[in-house]
Amino acid sequence: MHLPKDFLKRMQGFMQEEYEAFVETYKENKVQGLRINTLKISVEDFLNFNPFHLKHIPWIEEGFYYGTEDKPGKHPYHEAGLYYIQEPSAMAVATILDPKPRERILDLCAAPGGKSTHIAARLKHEGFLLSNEIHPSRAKILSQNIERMGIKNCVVTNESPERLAQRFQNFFHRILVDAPCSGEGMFRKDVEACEQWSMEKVASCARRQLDILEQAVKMLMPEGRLVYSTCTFSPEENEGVIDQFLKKYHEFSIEAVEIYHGFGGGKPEWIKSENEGLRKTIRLWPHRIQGEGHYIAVLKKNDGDGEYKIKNSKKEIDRKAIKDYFCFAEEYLHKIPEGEYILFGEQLYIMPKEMISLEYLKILRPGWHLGTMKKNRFEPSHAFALALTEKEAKNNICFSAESKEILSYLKGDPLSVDGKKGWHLIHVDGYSLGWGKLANNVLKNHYPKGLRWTVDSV
Ligand SMILES: C[S@@+](CC[C@H](N)C(=O)[O-])C[C@H]1O[C@@H](n2cnc3c(N)ncnc32)[C@H](O)[C@@H]1O
Repeated sequence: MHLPKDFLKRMQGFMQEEYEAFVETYKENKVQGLRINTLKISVEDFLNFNPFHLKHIPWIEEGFYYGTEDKPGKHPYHEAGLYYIQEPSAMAVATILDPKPRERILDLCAAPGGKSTHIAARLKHEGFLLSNEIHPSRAKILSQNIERMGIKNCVVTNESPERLAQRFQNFFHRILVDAPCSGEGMFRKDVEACEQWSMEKVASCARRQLDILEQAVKMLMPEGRLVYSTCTFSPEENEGVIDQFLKKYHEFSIEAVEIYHGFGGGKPEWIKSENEGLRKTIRLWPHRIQGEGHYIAVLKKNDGDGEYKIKNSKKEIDRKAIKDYFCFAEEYLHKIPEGEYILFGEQLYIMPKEMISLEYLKILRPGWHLGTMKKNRFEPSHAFALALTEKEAKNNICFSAESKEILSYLKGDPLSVDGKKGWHLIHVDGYSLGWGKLANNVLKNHYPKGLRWTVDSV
């Protein structure tokens, strides 16, 4: 691979005796990882029937390297949201953010959703995650990943940090700014980042990163935790941004957190800063660990302008308007889901109770999507299926991952199945995958058209 000459020269200057080991890593293949989605399955249960060649990633309990011969992105378990394919170093970030159930969390630069889906797993459906992405097409992918992973308490927005900051002052317990960056740490994975690299790009990224952090500050509660991360080595975008930030926001300090022993510390000398606290920030190096390059800083807000008072201006839904949904839920579920029901046109959702009203925001997903209120009937959604378990549904049909039926289901074909007329939750080895509607022993396939497997995807 052709690494930019100026980049190499700079890295040599920074790394000195470690430089040789560092450049050697570019001759090696990138490492690949998957993170088990503990919202749907425990690590232990997954390992009991895992079909891949997995090796544990030492800094993350639910993270594993998979073999070069494995194709986890093309397996029914992927479609059932049992894991998320994620670069191993990136898995450290949500662990360090350390979200706790019942907290309000913002992931400000969230697409495609690696860290958001990890945060949601840590929240265990309790509390509230706002996943935001500024670019519309990337926000759609984020929203699909939130759905696939069976997340119920997440709102997906497509907003700028400035507009969000106008609505959520002092609101969040923890905020992640996984900032857009020059991507030096991903050159093995992302050829485009390598081709587009320049010192101008580094400088413009650093300016944008500081702008984004300045908006994040407004949305964080006093005593809240702000985690800043990049996948680049350039000190201007890492220690440099944090140094400038701390000079402006005196109420923030760098927190030291417990980390895996193979990670390194920040380098204040690379930006000629006297702030020794920058050593408490974290650098992940590809020649020291099996993972790509990353930088993580944990910041604590020590005081602030007071706590957010939640003004609940949301309107109660008229339950009569969704009576067909309640008929569906009574007929097909053992227990009707609780929460704040909202209608977005004819789409029915349960919105996380901590979410403020939806006005003036570009929202892609206002919570757990349950389905569509059609004329005199309710049609359940894919997101509804993916967040339900076998125990919650009255009618279940389960196929094994190896069966020809599961392939037919994922391709969208109808299936011959004996059983009761009506809606059935379809599972792969006990984990929900979608809906089917049975009549006269023929299962009409409700696996979404856009997700169906084609001959090429098998
Ligand atoms: C490093 S990526 C995020 C990766 C994501 N956190 C994950 O784990 O999957 C940075 C994201 O920031 C978005 N972004 C770009 N410019 C932005 C801006 N000015 N404000 C906020 N986000 C921005 C990019 O579109 C990109 O999706």
